[in-house]
Amino acid sequence: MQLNKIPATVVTGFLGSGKTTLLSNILKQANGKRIAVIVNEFGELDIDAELLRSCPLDCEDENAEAPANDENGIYELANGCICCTVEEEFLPVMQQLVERRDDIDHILIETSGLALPKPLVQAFNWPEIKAHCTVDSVITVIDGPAVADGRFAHNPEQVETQRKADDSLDHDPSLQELLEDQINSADLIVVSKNDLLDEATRSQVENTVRGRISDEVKLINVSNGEIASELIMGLEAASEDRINHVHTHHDHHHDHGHHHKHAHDDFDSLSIKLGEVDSDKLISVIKQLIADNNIYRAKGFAALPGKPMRQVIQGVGQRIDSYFDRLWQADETRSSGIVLIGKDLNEANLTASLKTAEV
Ligand SMILES: Nc1nc2c(ncn2[C@@H]2O[C@H](COP(=O)(O)OP(=O)(O)OP(=O)(O)O)[C@@H](O)[C@H]2O)c(=O)[nH]1
Repeated sequence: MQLNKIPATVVTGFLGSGKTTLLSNILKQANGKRIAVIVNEFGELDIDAELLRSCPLDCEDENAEAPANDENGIYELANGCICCTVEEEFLPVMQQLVERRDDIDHILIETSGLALPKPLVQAFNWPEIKAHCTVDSVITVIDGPAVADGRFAHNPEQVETQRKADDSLDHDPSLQELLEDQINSADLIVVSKNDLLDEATRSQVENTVRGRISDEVKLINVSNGEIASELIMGLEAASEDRINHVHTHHDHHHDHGHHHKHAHDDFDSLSIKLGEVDSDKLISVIKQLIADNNIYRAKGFAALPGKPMRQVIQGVGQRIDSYFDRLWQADETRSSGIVLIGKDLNEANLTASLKTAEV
C-alpha cells in the first residue's frame, strides 16, 4: 500500500550534532534519485540550506547534476521551529511536494536542533499528507563526544557528581527533556563524530545511549556523515503509525493546545552581522564567548580581507571548525554573519565583543 507513497526521512538531533553533515553526504550519494530537502533552522541566517546547496570543494563533478543540489530541491522553512509551525509552514511545503510527486523519489527533512520531532511526525497522519506520504524513518543524530562529556546526565547520582563541574549547560532540565524526546522518537540512532572518539569512549557512549533506547532501535556510529544511503533510506518504518504512542515530555503542551510553552522558548538565537574580519581573532573571540556564556551553538560565514573565498565558522561546545566553502559571488556583499544560540544571551555585549574582530 505504501508503494506509491513518497517516503520522507525525518532527521532530528540537538544543535550541532551533525544533521547537516549527514544530509549532505546522503545527497552526494543521490545517484539519480530525486530528493527534495526541507530544512528548518533556528536562527536567522539560512546557513544549513546554504551549506547543503553549495557543493563542497571535493564533490564538484559527482554532484553537478544531482537535482537535490539544485535550488529547486531545497525548501527552507521560515526561521523558528518546525514543531510550532507545522500547520503554517510545513503543510504548505508538503502540499507543493505532493503536487510534484512524479518528480520526487524521497523527501529528507532536517529539523532544527531545538525541534520536537513528534508533532512533525504526527502531521503525517493528517489526511492531505497521509494519502501521499509516509515517514520512512525518524533518525536521531546524537553527538558522540557530547555524550562522552556527560550531556546525558540523567540518573540522579550522576547529576549530583557532575553538577559541581558544570551546573549551567548540560544539566539543564529543559535540555535533557528535549534530548530525551528526540531519542524517544527515533527509529534509528546515528552517533556522530565517531572520528573524535577512542575505542573506550565509543563503547561508553554506546552504553549510555543504549540505556535510553529500546532494543529494536538500531544504533550506528558515523564519522563525518559518511554512511551508505541504503542504511538510512528505505527503512519503511511508517513512523506515523506509532508516533501517538511515543511518550514525550512535551505531550501535554501540544495535546491541550492552549499553553504553548516549548522547550525552546527559553533559548535565544542572535544573528550578528559584521563586516570583513580577522579570522583568527574572530575564532578566538567566539571561543571566549562560548566559555563565558551559555552558548550551545555558533555558526556563520566570515569575509576575510583579500580572500576570494568565504569562510564557514562552526562552533559546537568548545570545538570550532572553520573552512573555506566557496568563492564570494560578484553580486554578493562581502560581509560576515554569526548566529549564536543559547540561553540568556546579551546581544549588545556579544555584538560588541564580536565587532573587535572586524578589520
Ligand atoms: N570531527 C567531526 N566533526 C563533525 C562530524 N559531524 C559533524 N561535525 C562538525 O560538527 C559541526 C556541526 O555539524 P552540523 O552538521 O552543522 O550539525 P547540525 O546538527 O546540522 O547543526 P544545527 O543545524 O546547527 O543544529 C560542524 O563543524 C561539522 O563539521 C563528525 O563526524 N566528525
